Amino acid sequence: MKTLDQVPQGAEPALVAELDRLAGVAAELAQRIARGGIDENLAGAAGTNTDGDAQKALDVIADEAFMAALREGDVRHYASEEQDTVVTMNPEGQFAVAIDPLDGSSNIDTNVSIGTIFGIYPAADTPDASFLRPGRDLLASGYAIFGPQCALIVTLGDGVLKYVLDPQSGTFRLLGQVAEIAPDSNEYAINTSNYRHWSKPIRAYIDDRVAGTEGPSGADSNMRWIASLVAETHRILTRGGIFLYPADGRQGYGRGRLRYVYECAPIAFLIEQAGGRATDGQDPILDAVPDTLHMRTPFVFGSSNKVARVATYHDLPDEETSALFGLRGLFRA
Ligand SMILES: O=P(O)(O)OC[C@H]1O[C@](O)(COP(=O)(O)O)[C@@H](O)[C@@H]1O
Ligand SMILES: [Mg+2]
Ligand SMILES: [Mg+2]
Repeated sequence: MKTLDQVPQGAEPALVAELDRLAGVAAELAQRIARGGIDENLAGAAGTNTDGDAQKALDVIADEAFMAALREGDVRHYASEEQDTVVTMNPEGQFAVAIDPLDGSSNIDTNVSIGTIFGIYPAADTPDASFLRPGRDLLASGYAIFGPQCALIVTLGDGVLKYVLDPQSGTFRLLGQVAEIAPDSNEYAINTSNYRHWSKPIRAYIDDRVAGTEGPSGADSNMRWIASLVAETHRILTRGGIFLYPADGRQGYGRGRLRYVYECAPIAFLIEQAGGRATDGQDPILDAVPDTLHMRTPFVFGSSNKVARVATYHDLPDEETSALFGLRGLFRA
């Protein structure tokens, strides 16, 4: 071990070795990001990925850095947002790594938190079998967040651990277990500029949150939208809340924006390990089976009671989701 100062208790050494490799790249990226604009323009255009997203220089730099480091290890299959298809590395490797090398790319040049999301599965015989499976099969998942401080949040299926990068030594110091996410919170995160494109249940849910003490929830709310999934996850792990990226009516958004294999499943695994809930609006994300590598899914996660409440809006009769909040015969939150 080079970069993590302590091994998670009871963890399998081979798995910890891969976590350490990921941590090593995250520590290097943190340094490079901190010098952004001095030596290189990390936000410069660098092409288009398979999903049609414009790639920034840092998307490509991060992908290449993780690929190079993981090639040295026990990884058979590598699935990245930035690669059209699965990359086969060590044919004998026992792990399959799914990765969003750089999450929140629209924030690279705004000095707002960005990150890396990863999930580690036991490798299967074929690339498809390694990744087109329920998130519940994950052995480990986590993210690095590059913000005012660089932190690494990891689960190996037994609670969630928090490491913070010590910039002096370049090692991640274990701070301990992350506390359980509060089941209730008054903060929600959603990109409300898409309001007119949402389904009726999502509109009704947000209408009721906006109505505050004058609506059926009987409580005022606060809203946040950072446009970095890692940063929203970090806030929710720290103080609770709910995140929604639902399906909407825009072209290409019929299943929302976020990708199952390397964004939603790893985050959902972490969130459940921290006592929260993660769904597609109705059903648990971790039980879904993706049919393609870059499949999108609607994604709702965070404080368990709040996430459960969103599902109930999908069961309301049409008249209720069409009604103004004052007319909705809803339960109080
Ligand atoms: O710009 P929008 O539509 O609000 O989307 C923001 C979402 O897109 C993302 O940036 C997508 O991730 P990438 O940057 O890895 O493509 C999420 O981090 C974030 O939650
Ligand atoms: Mg992303
Ligand atoms: Mg990305």
